[in-house]
Amino acid sequence: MEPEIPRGQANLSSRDLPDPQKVREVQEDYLEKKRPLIIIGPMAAGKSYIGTHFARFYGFSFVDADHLIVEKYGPISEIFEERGEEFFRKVEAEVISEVLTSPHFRNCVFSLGGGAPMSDAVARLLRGEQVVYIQVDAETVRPRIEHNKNRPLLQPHPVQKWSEIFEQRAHRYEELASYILDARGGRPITEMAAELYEFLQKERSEEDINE
Ligand SMILES: Nc1ncnc2c1ncn2[C@@H]1O[C@H](COP(=O)(O)OP(=O)(O)O)[C@@H](O)[C@H]1O
Ligand SMILES: O=C(O)C1=C[C@@H](OP(=O)(O)O)[C@@H](O)[C@H](O)C1
Ligand SMILES: [Mg+2]
Repeated sequence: MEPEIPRGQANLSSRDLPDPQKVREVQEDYLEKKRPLIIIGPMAAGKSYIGTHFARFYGFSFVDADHLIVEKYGPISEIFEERGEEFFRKVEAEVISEVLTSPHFRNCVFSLGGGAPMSDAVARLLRGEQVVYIQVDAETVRPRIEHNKNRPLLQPHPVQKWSEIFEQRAHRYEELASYILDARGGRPITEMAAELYEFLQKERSEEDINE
């Protein structure tokens, strides 16, 4: 079983990634330009859900790190089962690095898996980027995870495991966040998307002023 990546909405794929050599050649140029909006937060916070809808509402491309991993390596639960978490973290860091160093993806919305920012290599890539932390609590995610077997790290007691893992990760999410989006209680997507867009407009107009 797969995590709930809204696949139909992910309109960029790993097949779209350009040749790494070409990436290096244009890297200096594009680093000056607009960057992806990166979405982080705990499992089932709604990173993929909010990212997909936000991108669709406001005309951005959407990329999901888990989706890219599944495309390249197959179902996440099978990767964990057959090759272990360490391998998963390695490929996760690779796909994130590919997206963040590709000019092709520079103005997209990019949702990460909940554990990605815990890798120091990934955290380094995220520092200085526009990072939105989707903040939720156990009560918000409870109905989304309690009968769901798609996230290997939450088994066999999803709510208890979620809370333990969240406690270990909350500090890193806060540290990396340029904006914290309160998604507690499963707020309506239109309201959250509008709030996020306002943040982005402000950030980007400040960037333009400073250019
Ligand atoms: N604000 C929300 N309102 C309604 N459903 C939501 C909301 N946020 C998330 N969901 C649902 O919760 C589940 C988990 O969301 P998902 O985006 O996959 O989380 P994440 O990517 O953070 O793990 C999905 O079924 C999604 O549709
Ligand atoms: O938090 C984690 O360690 C994980 C989160 C998952 O993504 P979501 O946060 O989108 O569920 C997925 O990457 C994998 O199951 C591991
Ligand atoms: Mg997700």
